[in-house]
Amino acid sequence: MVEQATPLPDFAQSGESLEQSSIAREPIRLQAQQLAVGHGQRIVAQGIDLDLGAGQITALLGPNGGGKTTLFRTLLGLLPPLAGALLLDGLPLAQWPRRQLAQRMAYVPQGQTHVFTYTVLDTVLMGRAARLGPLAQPRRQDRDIAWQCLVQMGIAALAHRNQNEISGGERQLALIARALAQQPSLLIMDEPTASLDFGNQQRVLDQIQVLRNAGMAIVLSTHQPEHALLVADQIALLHQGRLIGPGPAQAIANAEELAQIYRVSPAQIRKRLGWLLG
Ligand SMILES: Nc1ncnc2c1ncn2[C@@H]1O[C@H](COP(=O)(O)OP(=O)(O)OP(=O)(O)O)[C@@H](O)[C@H]1O
Repeated sequence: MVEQATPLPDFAQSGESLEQSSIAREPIRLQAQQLAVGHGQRIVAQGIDLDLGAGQITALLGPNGGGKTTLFRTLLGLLPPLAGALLLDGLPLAQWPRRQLAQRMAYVPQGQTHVFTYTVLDTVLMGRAARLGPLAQPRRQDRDIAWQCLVQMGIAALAHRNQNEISGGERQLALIARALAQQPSLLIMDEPTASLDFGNQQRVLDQIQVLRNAGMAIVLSTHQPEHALLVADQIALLHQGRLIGPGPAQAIANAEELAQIYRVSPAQIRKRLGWLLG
């Protein structure tokens, strides 16, 4: 059966985009000082220094199991630091109320399915929870913002579909829309382009730059160094328990370093990425 087009609310048809919308982003600064991250007593990476601020895209590269997700979950306050300091706007992260953290930072996790069956629109509306009172229902404005985020990610037609009955790539776009609906100042994205087709990869990379230009701080991980080289203002490599960088993209992600972390030759890196390596 051919699917019926989903009717859009008026504003969605107006073509207004997120950066033109009323979404306000306060400046933000997240600093890690000699941070150690890990699980239980097991340290995955240590000695990490980071200074993440508004209007900046930071890309994190590293091999499978290198600790990228562990670092992200620590930066978000979901895992406790095992050593060092983590400061949000100068105040230890642990001292921030959970709700205020959710208003400042949003997370796009690696693609996941859920036990509960929500529509795509309801999933995106959940991003508004941090902005509502404890028992408050979403208001018209919250629905408008959720729709706007769906339009921005090009998935408004999926709004009423069950999020467990859409493709992995579509679900990935829905997770990004949910994070945008949170109106964060800092957006942490764990492999945001994984499982997306070429066009959607490009659209997500474009959106990331639009958000950066609108003043958001963005940190993303990727297994595609070319994506980092295309959009990042700074790159960091997480390898063997240490963070190299962040620093200027082409200085950090050079053929020799990339060859080491991915266990290939510099010539293989140059063959694939030469035009981007500078
Ligand atoms: N919940 C957990 N409990 C204990 N160890 C974990 C847990 N999650 C991950 N690890 C371990 O921590 C290390 C880092 O894993 P992490 O998921 O942070 O790596 P990653 O760089 O995000 O990997 P990938 O690129 O494959 O997604 C790995 O050795 C992994 O086995």
